[in-house]
Amino acid sequence: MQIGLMGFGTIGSGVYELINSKFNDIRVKKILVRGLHGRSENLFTTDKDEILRDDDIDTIVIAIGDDAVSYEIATEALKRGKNVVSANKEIVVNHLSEFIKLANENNVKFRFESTVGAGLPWIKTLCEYGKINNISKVYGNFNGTSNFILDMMKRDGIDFKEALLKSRILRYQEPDYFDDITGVDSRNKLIISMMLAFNKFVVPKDIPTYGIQNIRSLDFGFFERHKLTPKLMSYAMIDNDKVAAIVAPTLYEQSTLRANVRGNNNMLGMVGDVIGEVQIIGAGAGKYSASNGVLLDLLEIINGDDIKLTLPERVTIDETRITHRFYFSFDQSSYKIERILLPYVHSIFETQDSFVITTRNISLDTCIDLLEKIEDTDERFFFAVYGDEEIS
Ligand SMILES: NC(=O)c1ccc[n+]([C@@H]2O[C@H](COP(=O)([O-])OP(=O)(O)OC[C@H]3O[C@@H](n4cnc5c(N)ncnc54)[C@H](O)[C@@H]3O)[C@@H](O)[C@H]2O)c1
Ligand SMILES: N[C@@H](CCO)C(=O)O
Repeated sequence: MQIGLMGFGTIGSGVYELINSKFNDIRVKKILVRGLHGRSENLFTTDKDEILRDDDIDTIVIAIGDDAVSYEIATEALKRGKNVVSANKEIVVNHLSEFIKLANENNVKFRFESTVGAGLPWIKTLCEYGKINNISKVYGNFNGTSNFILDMMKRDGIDFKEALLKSRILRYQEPDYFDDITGVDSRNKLIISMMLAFNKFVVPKDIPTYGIQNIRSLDFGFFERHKLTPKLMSYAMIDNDKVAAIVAPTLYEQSTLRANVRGNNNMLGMVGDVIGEVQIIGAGAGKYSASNGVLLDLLEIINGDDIKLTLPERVTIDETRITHRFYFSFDQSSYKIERILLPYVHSIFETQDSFVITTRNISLDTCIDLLEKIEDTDERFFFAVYGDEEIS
């Protein structure tokens, strides 16, 4: 196998290292970089077309965060009869059907194992188990960076900014870290999982998505007193062809397994009608975990394993069937938020200069209406699904 490696950042350099140290039958022939900076022109180039035109290269690995260029590379490579392995998630979310068609027409493979759970065998598991099971639910703390930040804040008592910086140094973050902390990256991974598990596609903006960017140390004071642990979770379920989904911080009782998924680990879960519940836990972000995911794809292509990808059907979302309790924290000066939530209150807690309101059981639909009204007030708040019973 001869590889054209697009990108030489965290993942690109990790893939290069792994191939050279472990695989004699795979060769990286050329690497795309933004600037040569003294590197050898025998191996590096700034011209993606030089790689795409090279007939010796049979497989392209995409490890750049630039979505437009990644899309161009993927389509062009597939049309030229090259296999494509993408670490870029956005292009999978937005163009999977097109890539599947192009790959089938040109008798090559399009693979993307590292896009969810980095090196964990998640995509493969969903595809294989989906042949035997009707999968009714997928869920997980899909983002290693936010899990790491929440874990550091809880266990080491450091503040959000410091934990964010540490996750950057450890290279867990997306090229744009806002995608990690606002839930966008989790949503992308949920959408990819839904396409494989349910064969349904929901447009990203339709999935209610809340992140951890507004969490504060005072929230951790509340969690500690109530023996709760926050995790940024994604959930999707399907019942009679109706799909519900949400990405939101969720508060689990400290003793539960989900509360104890540490550091940059992901816990990825699915429920199938034959197998029941399956969970996979392991490093979900970082140079070597993601490179491991890319290598899984390359080996699968070399071995000719056949994962059959089918074209997902576009559907709208129906959130009426989910009911739960929810958590809101905001400054005491944010009286507009308090007024909006008052009819739904289960408990109110007052701390030094802030309020925590937990709601009674309400439908997710109602909660989303409340959130939209609260967002209109332009006031800062933190929102979470409250309580350790699973959303279902
Ligand atoms: N970091 C992770 O743990 C992880 C895991 C799975 C998937 N991914 C995905 O892999 C991709 C790469 O992530 P990363 O962490 O390696 O990012 P990175 O920022 O470390 O590296 C990206 C590299 O691509 C280069 N690049 C960007 N646009 C380019 C262009 N047009 N031409 C040439 N080079 C270009 C950048 O200069 C940089 O060196 C992203 O799409 C990310 O979402 C990352
Ligand atoms: N930034 C991503 C990388 C893995 O996709 C995360 O933290 O999960």
